[in-house]
Order: sequence, then C-alpha cells, then structure tokens
Amino acid sequence: MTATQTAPVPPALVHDEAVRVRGLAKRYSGRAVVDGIDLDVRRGEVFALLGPNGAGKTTTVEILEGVRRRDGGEASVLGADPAQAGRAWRDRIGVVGQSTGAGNALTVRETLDHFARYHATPVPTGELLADVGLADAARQRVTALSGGQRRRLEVALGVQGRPELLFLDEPTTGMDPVARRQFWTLVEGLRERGTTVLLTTHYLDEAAHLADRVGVVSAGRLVDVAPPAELGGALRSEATVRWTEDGAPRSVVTAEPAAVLRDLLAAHPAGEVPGLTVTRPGLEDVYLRLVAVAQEDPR
Ligand SMILES: Nc1ncnc2c1ncn2[C@@H]1O[C@H](COP(=O)(O)OP(=O)(O)OP(=O)(O)O)[C@@H](O)[C@H]1O
Repeated sequence: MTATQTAPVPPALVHDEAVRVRGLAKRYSGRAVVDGIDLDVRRGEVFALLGPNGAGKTTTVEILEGVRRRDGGEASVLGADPAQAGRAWRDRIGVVGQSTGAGNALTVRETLDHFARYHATPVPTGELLADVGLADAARQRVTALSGGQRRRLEVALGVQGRPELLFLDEPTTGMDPVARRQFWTLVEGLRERGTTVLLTTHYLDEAAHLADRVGVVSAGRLVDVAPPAELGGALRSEATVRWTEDGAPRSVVTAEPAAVLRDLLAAHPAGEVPGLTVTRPGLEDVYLRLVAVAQEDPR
C-alpha cells in the first residue's frame, strides 16, 4: 500500500451516514452523563441536538470530534472511529466548540490568514469575513472583539477549511439577532453545498429554522428524533380549546378538538362561542413535555 492509500473500511462501518453512533456511553466518577445514545446523522443534513444544561450534548459532540474518549458503545464519523482517526480525517471535519473567550494579539484578518495555511483549499479570507459579518472588524485585534464578534470569528475558523462535516456547539450564543440571521444564512449555504452539520442549540427557533431533524437529549439519553414539525409524535395531536363562559376563562386539552367544538357550538345555538381559540402545541411545548417526561423516568 502506498502512503496515499487508506486502509479499507471494516464492513461494519460501511454505511451512508456521516455519523453513526450505537450505545454511546460516558461516565464521570461513576455517573453516566451519556447513557446509551444511538444516533445517525445522514450525509448532507443539518441535525440539531436540543436538551437542558448538563444533558450530555457537548460530551456527545466532543466524543464525535475525537477530543473526548468514550467509555462504551461504537462511533463512526465519516467512516472512521473518532477515537483513532488521524490528520487526514481531521481535515474533513470542522469544529466550532463552546466559546472559550480566548484571544490573541493578531487582528481578525491576520488570524484567518494564519489558520488558512492549515487547510488545502481554504475559503478566501475576504469571503469568510463577509459571510460572518466581520468585514468591518477585519483590522481589529481579536482581544478587542465583543463576545458576539468573537463568536463570529470562531464560526469563520470552523468553516474555513470547507469541511464535509461541521460540528457547531451552541454557535449563536452571544450573537445579536442580526448576526444570528447571518449565521443561519451561512448554514443554509453550507447545506446547499452538501455539508453535513451537527449543531447543539438552546434556541428552539434556530432548530426549527435550520434543522432537517432534531434530537432531544435529556439526562444522557436521546428521547426523541424527528423533523422539527413532527417532534413529539402523539404529543402533537393534543390541542387546547379555550373559550369564555359566564365571563370566566375555560379550557380543555383534547386529542379530539372537533368533538369539543361540536359540543360547544351545540351549547351556543346563536353560533358565537365567546373567546374561542384552538391551539396545537408548538416546538417549545413539545420539547418541554419530552424533557419533563424523561426526567420523571428513573430508568
Ligand atoms: N470533565 C468533566 N468532568 C466531570 N464531569 C463533567 C465533565 N465534563 C462534563 N461533565 C458533566 O457531564 C454532564 C454533561 O455535560 P455536557 O457539557 O455534555 O452537557 P450539555 O448538554 O452540553 O450542557 P450545556 O447545555 O449546559 O452546554 C454535566 O453534568 C457535566 O457537569
């Protein structure tokens, strides 16, 4: 075998997903913080991990980036085990970790030019600066950037090498609303070019806007995976019917709102039911229910 050839991929790892995880486990001081996660991220999709603080999202993502060791289970990322993958594999992934706040004495442009040398075909610095909205700050020292500007720079560094798979850990934390929208446009552009993206976020609107599928992690377990509009399955079918009766607000949570409406209309022969509304649970309602149910389940 020549130096440019790579070892054949073991048959068990041959598949079309960018990320495949089975029974992933991580413990700290005997406490399971990742507790048997199975996860597939398809090539070319944007996948968002949601979950409360401490749920195990960063730990999972960092295991997949190859920067933390797992204690159990199997993981394949771009066809390789991240615990053993080397430099060539690392060149194919991009990482935007949780913000460290670390800075350097270089300017923004100098920083991007410096790291460009580590990539075979980097995105030109001018293009990157425009994409993340830092063109006006190109000459500022990194130490003088605001928190949100620094986050933009970290995102720029993550996408600079045109990765096949991009990990983004809470990428928009600290960004103002304009920067967040700019970031969303950036991710949409990456998706159009076929980049696979695995991101974590606490912003449900971000997950709904960007993600093809979302996974909810609670207490180290993946409790549901679905497109944002379908998350929660049966929970989605419950509607809340609200109306006013004798001046007092009334409400019913039901899987059959049509039946409730029929009864209400029958009780109001004139046809008007005061204050009548019917609402279905949104992503936030479903997310909160999923997390609450998972936390009640002692397993
Ligand atoms: N190096 C470590 N040593 C001990 N415990 C750790 C370590 N790193 C993480 N943990 C614990 O593992 C659990 C999961 O942490 P993790 O950072 O993966 O959660 P998260 O879902 O990313 O949370 P957040 O939304 O707050 O970023 C937490 O209880 C955390 O305290």
